[in-house]
Amino acid sequence: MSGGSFPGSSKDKVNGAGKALNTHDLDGHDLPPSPAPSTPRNGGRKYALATELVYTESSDQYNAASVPIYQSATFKQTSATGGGMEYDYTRSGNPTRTHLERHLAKIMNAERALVVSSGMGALDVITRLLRPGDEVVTGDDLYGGTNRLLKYLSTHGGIVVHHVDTTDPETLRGVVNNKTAMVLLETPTNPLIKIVDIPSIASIAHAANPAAVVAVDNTMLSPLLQNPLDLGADIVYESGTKYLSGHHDLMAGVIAINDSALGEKLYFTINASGCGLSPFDSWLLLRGIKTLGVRMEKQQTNAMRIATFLESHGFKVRYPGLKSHPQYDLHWSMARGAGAVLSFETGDVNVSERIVESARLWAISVSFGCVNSLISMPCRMSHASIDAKTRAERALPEDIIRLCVGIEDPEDLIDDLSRALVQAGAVNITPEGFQALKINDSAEASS
Ligand SMILES: Cc1ncc(COP(=O)(O)O)c(C=O)c1O
Ligand SMILES: N[C@@H](CCSC[C@H](N)C(=O)O)C(=O)O
Repeated sequence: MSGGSFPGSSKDKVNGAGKALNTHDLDGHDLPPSPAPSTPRNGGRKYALATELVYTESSDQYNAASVPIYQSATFKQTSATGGGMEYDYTRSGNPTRTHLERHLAKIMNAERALVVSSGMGALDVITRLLRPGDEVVTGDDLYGGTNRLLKYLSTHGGIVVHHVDTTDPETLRGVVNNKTAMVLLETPTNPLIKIVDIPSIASIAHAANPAAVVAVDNTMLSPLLQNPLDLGADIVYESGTKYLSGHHDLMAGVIAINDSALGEKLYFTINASGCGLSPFDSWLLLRGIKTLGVRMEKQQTNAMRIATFLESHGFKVRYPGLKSHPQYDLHWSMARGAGAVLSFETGDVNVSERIVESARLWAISVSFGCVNSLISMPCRMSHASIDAKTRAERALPEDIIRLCVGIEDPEDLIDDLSRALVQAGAVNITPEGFQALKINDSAEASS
């Protein structure tokens, strides 16, 4: 900030014509007096989502095209009593973070959005709404880190956690009761790509306990493709590390809500525990969000190509863009796209391991949502924190391979995958092409 003008000070006032009152800074520059950048919702979205992703309204004093990074831990105050300042300390609030939060609230169709240091940080903030004795109902296919935090809360926090098949709302109906404080859902689930009926489950949960909070992890699809708040959820959260940022160059978590009292409770925890997103990472995330539309569009087109390729060669593929997905209709009743994460099975852990290690273009990495394509074995990597016995009880196939499709040329991706499948001995080669080994064939091949 220059010229000694502060957000919230009298110099911020705008005249009737909507133009800021002019003032001169200490260097004599004739500046509009409001340096605080913001993206006011102005009653909601004005444009289509793809436009809103790149469109921001900012009252930056220099009309900076890119929102400035307010890399400052503390803010000078006009009096010893605080002087009604909007910002005093970056843990409590920072203009770059505020701008990002308002931008996210707009694109997530939410009253308020909050940003924290990681997706797990977001879930940590949300689960601090719980009290000992509260019950949580959640899925039997969940990201490994989510499972780990819930397990910690059940062993150390007196929270009772029920893992059920959330693809069947009737199973959930049998478990929810007046002690159910939270229902925690992923859809599509990570890594089995199961679909969960958010509207049905939200109404069952709220009927059992009107105070129950339905929280949905929307990381797999991003706000571009699904809005859980519009489907009956009370809280939506995402790992901003994934599609929202898109380049694997930051960690972030996003929480969005429509209930202002709930928003205040969540903000209290963020300020009290100090997990708000840093100014620099807020700026990086803002930059990433601008390209979410083009990235996701290309990524899901590529993902459909890869899913069709694998299915046509006889592999069991899990992807909601394929008509063979058992919950295809349910998915498309809630979402505007299939996303770009898919998984497939080979029938043999050793074969799967060889495929993953034979790929060159597909990087062996955890995470997803980045512009480059990744391949992984969830049971050994992202979900290794779920013990083998629990993985078996929840029917998580040890041989499952997860593909997170990027924006590369799809022919290159298919060529690399084909070569890896052949090199790993995962397919029978015939004069017509190649076909996945049957599960029994591959068991023989590995014996
Ligand atoms: C579905 C899902 N939710 C949440 C997270 C946590 O996000 P972060 O890694 O940003 O903490 C991850 C992955 O890490 C994830 O896959
Ligand atoms: N070692 C990490 C693994 C992170 S997995 C990241 C991502 N959610 C994915 O599904 O790939 C951990 O233990 O959390």
